[in-house]
Amino acid sequence: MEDDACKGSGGEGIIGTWLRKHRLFYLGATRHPFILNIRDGAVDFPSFKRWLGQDYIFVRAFVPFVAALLLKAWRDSDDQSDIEVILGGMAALNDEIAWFKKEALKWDIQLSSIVPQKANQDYCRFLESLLHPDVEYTVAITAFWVIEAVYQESFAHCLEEGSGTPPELRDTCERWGNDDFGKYCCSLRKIADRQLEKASDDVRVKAEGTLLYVLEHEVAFWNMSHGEA
Ligand SMILES: Cc1ncc(CO)c(N)n1
Repeated sequence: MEDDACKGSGGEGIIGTWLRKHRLFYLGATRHPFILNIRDGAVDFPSFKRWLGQDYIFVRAFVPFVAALLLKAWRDSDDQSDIEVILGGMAALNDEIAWFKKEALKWDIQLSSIVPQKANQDYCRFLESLLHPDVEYTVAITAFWVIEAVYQESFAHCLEEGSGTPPELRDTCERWGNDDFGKYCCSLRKIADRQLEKASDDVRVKAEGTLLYVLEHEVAFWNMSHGEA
C-alpha cells in the first residue's frame, strides 16, 4: 500500500487487506473536510470548539471501553505484552483528559455545560455495547486500533510538510499526529492482526463489521463540527 503507516512491521496482514478493500471508506474518516480544513488553514473556530467539547465527552466514555479491553486482554491474550500496550493507551487517556481541560480554558469552553450531541451519544452507546464480556478480545482490540488510527492518520495529515495548519491548532494535531502515537497505533494493529490470524471465521466477520461501524461513527463525529447534528 502506497502510504501504509505501519509498513516494515511485517506483511500487510488481515488489516492491510481490509484497509485496501475499504479504502474509500477509510479515507472518508481520515480525510474528512473538517481535517482538510484544518490542514488548509480554513477551519472556522466555532467548528473546532464544537469538536473539542464533544471529544472531551467521548474521551471520558472511552475510558470504560479501554478498561473492559484490558480485562479481555488479561482473560484471553496469550501475549503478556498486550497488557502493557493497552495500559499505555490508558495512560495516554489520562493525559488527554488533563489536556482537554487546559485546552478548554484556552478556548473559553465550559466543559461542564456541554451537551452530548446525537452522533456522540450513538458512538458512546456503540462503545458501551463492546464492554460486554461476550464481545471477543479480537473484536474489541480491532475496534480500539481503528478508533486510535483514525485520529492518528487524520491529525498527522495536518502536520505534513506544506500544510497550512493554524499555529493555535498545532498542539491538537501533535497530540494525535505525533510519531510516538503513530508507533503506538502500529503496536495495536500488530496485536489485532495477530488475534485475527488465529480467530474463527465468525469472529473475523464480526471484527470486520466492527471496523466499518467505527469508521461510520468517526465520520458522523466529524460531521458534528458543522453544528447541524
Ligand atoms: C471521536 C474520537 N475518535 C477517536 C479518538 C482517539 O482517541 C478520539 N479522541 N475521539
